Amino acid sequence: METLYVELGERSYPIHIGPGLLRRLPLLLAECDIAPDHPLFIVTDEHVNQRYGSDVQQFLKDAGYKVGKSVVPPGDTSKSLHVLEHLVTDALHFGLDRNGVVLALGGGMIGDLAGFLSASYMRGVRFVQLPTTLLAHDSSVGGKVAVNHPLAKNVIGAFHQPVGVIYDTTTLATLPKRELTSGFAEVIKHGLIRDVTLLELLEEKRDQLVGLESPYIDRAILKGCRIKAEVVSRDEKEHGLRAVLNYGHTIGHAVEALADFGRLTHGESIAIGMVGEAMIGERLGTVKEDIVTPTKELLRAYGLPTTLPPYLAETDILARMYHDKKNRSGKLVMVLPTGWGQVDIFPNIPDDTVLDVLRQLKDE
Ligand SMILES: NC(=O)c1ccc[n+]([C@@H]2O[C@H](COP(=O)([O-])OP(=O)(O)OC[C@H]3O[C@@H](n4cnc5c(N)ncnc54)[C@H](O)[C@@H]3O)[C@@H](O)[C@H]2O)c1
Ligand SMILES: O=C(O)C(=O)C[C@@H](O)[C@H](O)[C@H](O)COP(=O)(O)O
Ligand SMILES: [Zn+2]
Repeated sequence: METLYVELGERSYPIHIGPGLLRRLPLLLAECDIAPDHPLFIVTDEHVNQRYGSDVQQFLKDAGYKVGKSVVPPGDTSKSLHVLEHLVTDALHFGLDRNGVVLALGGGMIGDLAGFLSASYMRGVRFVQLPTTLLAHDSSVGGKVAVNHPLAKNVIGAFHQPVGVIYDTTTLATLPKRELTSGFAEVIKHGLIRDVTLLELLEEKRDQLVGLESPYIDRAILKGCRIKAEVVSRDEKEHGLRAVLNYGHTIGHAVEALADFGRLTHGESIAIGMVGEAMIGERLGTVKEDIVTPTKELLRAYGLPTTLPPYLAETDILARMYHDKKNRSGKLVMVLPTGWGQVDIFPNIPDDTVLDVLRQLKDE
């Protein structure tokens, strides 16, 4: 097991990464000051529950914990106020009080939803992230928790850090191929924003990485989590630097919302977004070298899309981009490349450049 830390003073927490950690959950929870006198409320989705729900519940019961569970339908449409209300009902019936702890067992959808439940339930209870997707190497770290609004991603949310992340990498073996592919988009993002050595690993060891071969996949996950932990430790509430983690997301979130939170996965949407934002960077001169070609090549090598689906209109995408949380004073703010493995934050992005790029992104 490898352990990294998100350093946030009294809210610092460990990220444990390794195989078989769900079996060791009671011990790892105890290390986070969660003893059996704290009731545990598991939130998971139907797919994850089918595979891991009963085992996790049993390990915890055997260790003397009182355990409740609520299971939601899979997919981003469950990241909603409607489903949140159901969870609150279940938590109340279970008797979850402020001494209790929410366990988010699943991918990023569950992490965000259960995290927002724990941020808002009785004005805040503790929660632990138990990620089960590759993408969740990103979503489980950093305390951005939220549900979606039909018009925009993650607009109803909070910053609420977990007290621990326990990432059992054995769970990745049961991920459907499309979801594994989707997760690589955020791994690639971490390379593109901050780490040329991660980009080299991704380029050179593709077959081993998609085959989930240890130690390559472990190294990629560790590098991604380390970048995330470092950025979050320096700028927890996105006053500046943290926005770099949002590379590809201005276009990506607009596309994801317009595709009804499901026709495209989060990873697929931000893959398209990273190509579009690289193109905008080249047009605006934030980067001198050709970033678009190697970005596309890398994303395609992992089976990710690099063009817009024909059913999305450029003008609709631009309109949705105006709901993005990075914007200031009614102007688009975007994260754009400044080199291979480097990005920066740029204000006042002109609409005509965005529309031109979106048109090109569709035609290619
Ligand atoms: N908070 C953050 O910082 C952050 C970062 C990135 C993404 N996100 C959010 O994360 C969400 C996407 O997360 P995701 O890609 O993990 O999707 P997801 O949680 O919807 O999981 C994808 C699919 O895989 C299934 N699944 C999960 N684990 C499995 C396993 N081990 N075996 C078999 N099936 C499994 C799920 O049931 C689901 O059908 C989006 O809502 C996105 O906005 C948040
Ligand atoms: O943690 C962050 O900060 C990120 O931007 C990570 C993103 O991968 C993630 O999708 C996040 O949920 C997006 O945040 P949002 O503020 O754009 O909703
Ligand atoms: Zn993301």
